[in-house]
Amino acid sequence: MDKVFDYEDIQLIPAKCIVNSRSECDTSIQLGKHTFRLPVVPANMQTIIDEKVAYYLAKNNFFYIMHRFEPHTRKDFIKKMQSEDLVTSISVGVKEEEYGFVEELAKENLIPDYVTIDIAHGHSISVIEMIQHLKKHLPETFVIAGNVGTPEAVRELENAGADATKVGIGPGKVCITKLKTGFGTGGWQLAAVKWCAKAASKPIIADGGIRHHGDIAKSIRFGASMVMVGSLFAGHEESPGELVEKDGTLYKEYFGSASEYQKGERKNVEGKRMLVNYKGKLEDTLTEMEQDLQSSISYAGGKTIDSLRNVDYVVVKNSIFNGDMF
Ligand SMILES: NC(=O)C1=CN([C@@H]2O[C@H](COP(=O)(O)OP(=O)(O)OC[C@H]3O[C@@H](n4cnc5c(N)ncnc54)[C@H](OP(=O)(O)O)[C@@H]3O)[C@@H](O)[C@H]2O)C=CC1
Ligand SMILES: Nc1nc2c(ncn2[C@@H]2O[C@H](COP(=O)(O)O)[C@@H](O)[C@H]2O)c(=O)[nH]1
Repeated sequence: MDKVFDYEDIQLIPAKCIVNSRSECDTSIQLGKHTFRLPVVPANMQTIIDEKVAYYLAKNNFFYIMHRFEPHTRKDFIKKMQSEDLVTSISVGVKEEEYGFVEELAKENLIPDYVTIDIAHGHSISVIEMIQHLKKHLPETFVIAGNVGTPEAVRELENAGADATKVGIGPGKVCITKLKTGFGTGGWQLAAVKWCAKAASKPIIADGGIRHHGDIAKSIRFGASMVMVGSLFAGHEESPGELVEKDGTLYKEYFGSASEYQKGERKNVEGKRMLVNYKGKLEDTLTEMEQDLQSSISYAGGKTIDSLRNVDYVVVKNSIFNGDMF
């Protein structure tokens, strides 16, 4: 494999600007049959998204993936969204009961636009079988499968029928997989995205490790169609995590989907809980993200997301902050 690197090791090289205002730059992206305002999706985690946030995102033409941790609410959720003609996007696991759930959706004609198979180790027989089950019973649904970290995994899931794969094993802010198991793409997530994207014939979603808005442009440069973001979306007024006050400062909780807080027990724990500074309204962060990405596109010398895909870059090993963190 090539030398590895991560987000903080890369700087993209500016090309001649062809717009008079950043507002001319179009950040929209097509995934499946729909076009969304940003190539960004909030993580399908219980402290990041709930039905209210999903509704807000869908209504405002952002992509969303509802989490799978309140399984019995999923059918009603699909019905509510469909009654308003909004995009429906849910998650499933791979346990036995999920097979029956998929069959029920088909029988009741509750066809989601997007289904994400949300598993820690996506390069597995269980995920391949679930992709095949989804494609058999819900052939019109766009299936996102993950998470993976190698080209072989991307190819196998695509061959099984996945319409997109999600790349990232262990780069997340509340992840402890790398510490507990010794495995993953933590510390070289961007290189893993590049490696996987070369093998992919369908879209890739880069998942985890996004710490700054500029990392979105970098992910796209290295082959992602979209990024999944957890910690940057935690801490908002609308975020479902509990609000905590400590010494007069407000925080919101953010915990891993494989943490004991999510699981309710200390078994196979691969996630932790942290407090994130309270950030105000989600709308403001989305606006800032959109503006920053418009700016990235202008530096790339284009007007659309695609202009980011071919820009030159340099590797500046861990030095781009010149000692300045913010
Ligand atoms: N992106 C990432 O780096 C990671 C994400 N997560 C998140 O945590 C949540 C829980 O994930 P997960 O534990 O997969 O989901 P589940 O708890 O739903 O487990 C799914 C099934 O896969 C089995 N399983 C889980 N991990 C492995 C493994 N390494 N090898 C073989 N079988 C396995 C489980 O059995 P059993 O439990 O008995 O082994 C269970 O039957 C998900 O939301 C996931 O996205 C978790 C870790 C890493
Ligand atoms: N290893 C673990 N990874 C997890 C867990 N819960 C979620 N995740 C992954 O993290 C990203 C979000 O990353 P961030 O850097 O943007 O905060 C999320 O989409 C999952 O893929 C977990 O418990 N353990």
